[in-house]
Amino acid sequence: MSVTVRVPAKVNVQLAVGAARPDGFHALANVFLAVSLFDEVTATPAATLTVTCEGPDADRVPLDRTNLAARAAELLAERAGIEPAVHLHIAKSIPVAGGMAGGSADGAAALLACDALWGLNTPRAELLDICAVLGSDVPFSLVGGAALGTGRGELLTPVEAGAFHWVFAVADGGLSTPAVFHEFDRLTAGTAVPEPEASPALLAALASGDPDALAATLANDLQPAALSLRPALADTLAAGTGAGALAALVSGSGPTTAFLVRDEEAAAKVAAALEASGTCRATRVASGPAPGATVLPA
Ligand SMILES: C[C@](O)(CO)[C@H](O)COP(=O)(O)OP(=O)(O)OC[C@H]1O[C@@H](n2ccc(N)nc2=O)[C@H](O)[C@@H]1O
Ligand SMILES: Nc1ncnc2c1ncn2[C@@H]1O[C@H](COP(=O)(O)OP(=O)(O)OP(=O)(O)O)[C@@H](O)[C@H]1O
Repeated sequence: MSVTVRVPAKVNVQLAVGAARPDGFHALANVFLAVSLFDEVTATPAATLTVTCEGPDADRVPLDRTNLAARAAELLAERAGIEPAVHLHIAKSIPVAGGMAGGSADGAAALLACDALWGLNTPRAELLDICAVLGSDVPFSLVGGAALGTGRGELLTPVEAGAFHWVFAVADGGLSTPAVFHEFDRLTAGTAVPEPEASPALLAALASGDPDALAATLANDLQPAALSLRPALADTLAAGTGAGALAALVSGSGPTTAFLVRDEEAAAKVAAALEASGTCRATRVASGPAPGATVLPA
């Protein structure tokens, strides 16, 4: 018997970043939108905890205990007082180290898959606590849809969202999330960093489903830091807006870039132009909100 869980990537439609806290994390007002790029994690009984991964970027995914899927299985087993006797197979479609919470997604998916495989029926609130231990983005991967994350991003309040179409441009290589936050600190040193707050105009635009309104309010405070570490991303952003995207921004800590488009037709046009521009490695078309981690029927 095995259990497979499907889990979405995310884009941050607003990422407001405050000053570094004493614990090193930054206070955030993080408006997450889950989008229809999915990883699948399959949990199968095994003698010991093992991880395998397939997909175009599989060689960049660690297969040891640092994999967030493995850590999720260990934490859940420890809590239940059992051995993590499971094989986890990751079918990876979400860009690796791309700012789309791919590792976080696998952590949330493995947690849900092991909970079902081991028949634990762990209460949702406890699963969310384990997610928060795994990483700031992990609770949202479990929940999906659209949500405001406060604290370091782990404290979630669901928000309303209409349907939106996106194109994502995958960059060569990844960006380290801590390195991007450090660059944010360097760029903002000596300035008063305001308390992060969700924008009422952005939340209204998200709820309305109006892509023009959302395009006017998208904001990512990590974008200058990501561009500072990877200046060529400016060319990708310009190529997408030049091709008719309503708005362009870096996804989370990058280096994936996200392009909001009016409809599927515009998505195909912008994706083709981005591919022809030579400013990215590949493109992906998706829409959101997408559901959070879900057990697939056997
Ligand atoms: C950039 C985002 O993806 C936006 O959703 C997240 O804030 C990052 O979430 P994540 O990858 O789950 O991050 P974590 O695994 O919790 O933290 C990794 C590292 O990112 C930095 N970090 C992360 C979250 C946060 N609120 N402040 C931070 O400064 C810290 O250096 C931390 O050591
Ligand atoms: N299951 C996993 N899939 C991908 N990377 C993983 C996984 N588990 C651990 N990692 C490690 O985490 C690093 C960041 O990968 P990930 O794909 O989660 O980045 P990200 O999408 O930028 O994250 P975020 O958007 O949450 O900041 C990788 O370089 C890899 O070393």
